[in-house]
Amino acid sequence: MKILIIFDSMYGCTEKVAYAIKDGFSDLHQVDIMQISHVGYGDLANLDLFVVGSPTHGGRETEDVKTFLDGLSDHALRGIRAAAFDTSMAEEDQGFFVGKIVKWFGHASTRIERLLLDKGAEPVLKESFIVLDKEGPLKDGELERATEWARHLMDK
Ligand SMILES: Cc1cc2nc3c(=O)[nH]c(=O)nc-3n(C[C@H](O)[C@H](O)[C@H](O)COP(=O)(O)O)c2cc1C
Repeated sequence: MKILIIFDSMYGCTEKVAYAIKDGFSDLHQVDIMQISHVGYGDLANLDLFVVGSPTHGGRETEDVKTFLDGLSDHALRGIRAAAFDTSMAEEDQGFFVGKIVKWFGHASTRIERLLLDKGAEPVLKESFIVLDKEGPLKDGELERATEWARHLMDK
């Protein structure tokens, strides 16, 4: 299978998750991983699985991720399975007010999932990985969970 993982990352946490996801795919697959600013639409040719990750900023994906996905033609992902992931802060790890705001805004992966579906990808799975604060670190065990999630993506 040909797999492409693309990600954006401001402080490095989403990048770490992206590489942990890559570790979950067997060497039998061709897996490419790219920072969003280096991805071109030609990199999506003949893909079997497209994985897109972003930090959550105000409940959304970053502008670069949005611009890239918006720029795909309408059926660009038809017949391609996809997965969306983000890094976010968990309500229960934050104080009352930040926790409520984080919950209210929601997760970038929900919006990325919608964008991928809109471009014809199916099925689309999504997951959030938890950071303890704005600049990280990732919560203990999240990288292992990301690797495990990648294995699960191949079964669905
Ligand atoms: C401008 C900005 C807005 C953010 N908004 C949210 C948010 O709405 N919800 C949330 O859970 N985390 C939010 N965060 C925290 C990010 O989730 C966190 O910075 C990110 O997961 C770290 O990933 P990175 O190291 O890949 O940049 C925000 C961070 C920044 C810088």
